[in-house]
Amino acid sequence: MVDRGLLTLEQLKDEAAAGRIDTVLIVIPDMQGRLQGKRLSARFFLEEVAGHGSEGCNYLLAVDVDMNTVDGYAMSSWERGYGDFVMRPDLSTLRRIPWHEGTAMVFADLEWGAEASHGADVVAAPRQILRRQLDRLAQRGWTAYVGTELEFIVYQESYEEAWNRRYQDLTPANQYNVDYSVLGTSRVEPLLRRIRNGMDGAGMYVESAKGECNLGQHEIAFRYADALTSCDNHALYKTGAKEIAAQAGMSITYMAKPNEREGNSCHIHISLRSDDGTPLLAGDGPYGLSPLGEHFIAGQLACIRDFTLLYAPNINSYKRYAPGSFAPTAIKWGLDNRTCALRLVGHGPSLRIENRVPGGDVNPYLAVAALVAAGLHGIESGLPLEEPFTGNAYASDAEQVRPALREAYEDWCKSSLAREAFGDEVVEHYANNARVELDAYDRAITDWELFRGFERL
Ligand SMILES: NC(=O)CC[C@H](N)C(=O)O
Repeated sequence: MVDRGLLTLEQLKDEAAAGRIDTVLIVIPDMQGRLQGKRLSARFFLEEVAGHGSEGCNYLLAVDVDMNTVDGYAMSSWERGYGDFVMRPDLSTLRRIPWHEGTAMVFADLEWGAEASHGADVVAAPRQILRRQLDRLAQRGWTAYVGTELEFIVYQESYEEAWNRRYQDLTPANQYNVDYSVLGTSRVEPLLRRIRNGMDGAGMYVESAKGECNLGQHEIAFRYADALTSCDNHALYKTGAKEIAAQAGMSITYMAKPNEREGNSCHIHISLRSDDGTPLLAGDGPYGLSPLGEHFIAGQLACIRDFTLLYAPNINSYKRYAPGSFAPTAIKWGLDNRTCALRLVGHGPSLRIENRVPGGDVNPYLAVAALVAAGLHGIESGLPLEEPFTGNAYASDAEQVRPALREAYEDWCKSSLAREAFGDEVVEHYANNARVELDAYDRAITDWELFRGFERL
């Protein structure tokens, strides 16, 4: 069998005994979908952590992107003493990390460690939020299959150089549009190949890579998998690609809209299967859909505004939704129509719905949890499906994708659908996250304001 990078505990023991692995990263995805955690010695991991877990400060789910402690979180605060939670390794995710010497990695689930609530799930943790929605599917004997498609832009400068230049005047890895260009992508191939092969060696199934429209923009595609595996892979790939770029003295951004050209998307494909592998969205109805498939898509449309905060979590996410940019503006579904927010693709067993709203800055665990909750809402309510949109949805008078984080935040706060699907604690937690971001933005004086006003106003 080909070694795809995943490791059993036994294999890790052998690798550690032979001196080939000496370090194990234990990681959790945070509110932004970033990996946070610790580097453990392989010995300590094998002797203690694999069986008992490791601790991390519970502020990891209550800080802003800059790791500032901020107010407003019920589960974590100065008043509560910023104690620990337990990172419980999910050993099915144990794998090699080939771009770091002698290193393996394992994802962890979060539990409370304090006596009173020992072993209870940390319900606001992204991996736990997704697991809860997947459990709702499992109760029906269903599994969600997901593929995420991340675009990114490569720059010749290192991250440090980019920071020192305040992200101005950077050199994109391509100086012209390299969408599908073999010549253009060949110029960046030394880096892209390292990333693809690195991910393959970490147990992921790389399908392909292609150039995109913005200068230096590329996309690497991975094979779909069950929802949790795809989200773990997404989080690992995103961190790993940045690490490999940094090793090459370059930088990569997944920001939704790093400049005024095309943004970075993260289209998410989703389908359902029953326990015996039968595809559930496909059927003999119109457009190759089953009645369940119709309800599933109707649920996506019905919930898109309520759940936009989980698809587009940052101030910058909303700048992507520009007409004619291949990022959606119209809340419509269509048959292989890239101008709509939802695009039906594939046939028979491969039939799936693509949500084009998320950008490269999305937290995949939260977005996929939202897709599942939206589909279940459509199914449980038996929602009828409107006709697919044909033509140019940019030119339609359809309901529009939310224009800014504030509107998405307001929709989220007042959404009874969100409270039913995720519970009050999760709704409050991510509302606070959005509030913190909005407040920080409102305080910031931007370059745009200075250039507009310093001399001329
Ligand atoms: N491949 C594409 O369809 C381009 C997507 C576009 N870059 C976006 O931000 O949505």
